[in-house]
Amino acid sequence: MMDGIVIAAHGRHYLVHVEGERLHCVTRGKKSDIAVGDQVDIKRTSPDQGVIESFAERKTLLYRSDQFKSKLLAANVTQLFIVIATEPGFSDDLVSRSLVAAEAGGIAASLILNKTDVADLLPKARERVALYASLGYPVHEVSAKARPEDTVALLAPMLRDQSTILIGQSGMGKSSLINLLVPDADIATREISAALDSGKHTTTFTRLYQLADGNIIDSPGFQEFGLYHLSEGMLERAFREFQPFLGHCRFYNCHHLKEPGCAVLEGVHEGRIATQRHELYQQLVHESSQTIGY
Ligand SMILES: Nc1nc2c(ncn2[C@@H]2O[C@H](COP(=O)(O)OP(=O)(O)OP(=O)(O)O)[C@@H](O)[C@H]2O)c(=O)[nH]1
Ligand SMILES: [Zn+2]
Repeated sequence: MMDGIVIAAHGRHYLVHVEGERLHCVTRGKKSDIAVGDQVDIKRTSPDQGVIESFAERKTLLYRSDQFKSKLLAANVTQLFIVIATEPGFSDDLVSRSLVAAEAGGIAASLILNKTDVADLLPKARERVALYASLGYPVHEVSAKARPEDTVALLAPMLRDQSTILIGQSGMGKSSLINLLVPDADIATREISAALDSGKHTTTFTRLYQLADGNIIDSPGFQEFGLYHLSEGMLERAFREFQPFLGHCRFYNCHHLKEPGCAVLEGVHEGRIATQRHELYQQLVHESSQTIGY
């Protein structure tokens, strides 16, 4: 048996980094409950192949879900960087959903505002990120293209001894940032695609890059971040700014939707909770009631 870490996943195929080598691994049976970042026990079955026998208890698990099933994003992540930019415009819905997923998973979250060199759009972007900063999420301004050295100087120390996942909509500059932070990232990516995708390069994978002292996980850009798996109780706690109001509603089992005497709704009314955040909460409560089969 050998210890390894899963560096890429594609269906039931996994690439596992084991003792300086990369093995193409499968799980036993039909199970596909292994995620990038998992620490696994491997049994080698050929020079470059193996079987995953078991995985270690996870410190954290990040996932998203739709009505029918959940999809593992990554295991053992310690921090989430949400990459946004001055242009193209970013989605508040996706930012907040990512923050909720991080809160629910016990993962620290920060926003990375890229393309600050696009000066005419910077004030507007700053205005929009102010909401998240006011909730206590760190916001870091960078320019991967115009100020690469400054960007590395700022971000590299934050990666030390962390397992950091970057997520972002397409076009925000996530790949540019990864290429700055991970030497030879593009070569590693090509090798991973070749190993897992028979060289077709058609699929985008979640993949993990090992740094000297930490990991970076790149997730494919996605347009939707379903959180159907989160219960109402998890949701109310995942919205940080609800905290001071929880326990002060007239009804102990208040859903904070339209109940009389709801302290959270009062908070929205007084402007202490942003309307867009409460609207997302409502939407997520709705999603959580729509699950089928789990
Ligand atoms: N002006 C400016 N452009 C940037 C910066 N960083 C990246 N870009 C550009 O933004 C575009 C998207 O960058 P990528 O790094 O490919 O973005 P991505 O988020 O990985 O996008 P996908 O590959 O579509 O997932 C490219 O044309 C980059 O050259 C920046 O700091 N400033
Ligand atoms: Zn309430």
